[in-house]
Amino acid sequence: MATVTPEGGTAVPALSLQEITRRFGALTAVDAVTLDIAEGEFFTIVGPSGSGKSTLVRLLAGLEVPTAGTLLLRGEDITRQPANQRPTAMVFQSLALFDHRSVGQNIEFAMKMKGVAPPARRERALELLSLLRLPRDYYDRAVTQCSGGERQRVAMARALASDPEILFFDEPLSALDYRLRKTLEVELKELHQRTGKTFIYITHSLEEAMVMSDRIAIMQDGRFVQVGTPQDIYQRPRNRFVAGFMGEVNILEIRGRGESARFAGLDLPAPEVAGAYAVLRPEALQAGDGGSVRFDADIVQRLMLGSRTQYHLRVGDLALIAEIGAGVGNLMEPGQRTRFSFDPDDIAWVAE
Ligand SMILES: Nc1ncnc2c1ncn2[C@@H]1O[C@H](COP(=O)(O)OP(=O)(O)OP(=O)(O)O)[C@@H](O)[C@H]1O
Repeated sequence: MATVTPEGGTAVPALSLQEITRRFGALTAVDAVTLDIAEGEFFTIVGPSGSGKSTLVRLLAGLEVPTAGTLLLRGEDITRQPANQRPTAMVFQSLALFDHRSVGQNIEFAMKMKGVAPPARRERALELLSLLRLPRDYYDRAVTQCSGGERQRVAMARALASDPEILFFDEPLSALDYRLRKTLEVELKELHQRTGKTFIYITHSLEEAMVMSDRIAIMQDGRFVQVGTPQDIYQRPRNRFVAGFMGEVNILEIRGRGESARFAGLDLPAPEVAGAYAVLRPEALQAGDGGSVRFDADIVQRLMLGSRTQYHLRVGDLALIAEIGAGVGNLMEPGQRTRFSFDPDDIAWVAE
């Protein structure tokens, strides 16, 4: 199956999922998922626990066989091909390194299985150490003497050692602390750029997905609710579920559809869709009269987030969150009644 590229040519997708389904008894864990993933794309599947992400990625990696549907790798049917015969590799959350072996031996494992000669294996392992920004002398180090972040880099080097066409990542950073996770997110994005390979990544964190991905799929109950670029998803969430996944956003139930909608006693422009929810990101709320929809709010709480300050507001019986960049205006005090405003263009209307 070919898709048209932006240059007007055609390209065979790296991976093409056609109605991929996996049932466990009465439960449909993955429900007829259809999608093309382009060569060299960083594609992330995001969803809450139990939405079917792990099952889907296991199906794509060949660790599980679909109940129905077809999987094509560069146009070739691999639906029933076992994992070890596919040109793919997987990095897991539980690192699955051999603890009694050195870093070098771990990285070389797949090459050894393929019968690559020791000097060539060593050379490639050293190359991979530098690609993953680990010192060369780590080659002889025991993996038990590596930190969590270093072990994760060794696991990535080991996955890359077999020179796979596609790399799958099953929540590889979720066991690491916040700062290390942030560092490795950037490193993974750079690794993707340096290798040019197709990365398929799963996580329950939309924030993590936003940093790294070319495209994101939001998964709920075995289906993709929305597939798009990080910007599409952030600016135009398709429904409340997706909007709620973006972390702290304001989701306002708008009473009265049709010609105009009411918000805290104010007229808003009519919703673009036949839906009844307006999603407003915290940074869309400004202190002062800058936006055309204006209201007075009581400041309930102020949280310093570093680059921005978050205010918890109350407008009648509505609770709202506003975020103002550090250095923009003066700090406002809890207990103060303050004028806020926003632009109707910043509303994303969602149904359901
Ligand atoms: N081998 C299995 N047998 C029966 N049910 C299964 C099996 N594997 C997964 N499931 C069920 O399929 C559904 C999807 O599970 P899956 O692990 O794919 O979700 P997930 O989104 O990866 O969740 P998490 O983020 O918690 O790992 C769940 O309801 C789970 O209980």
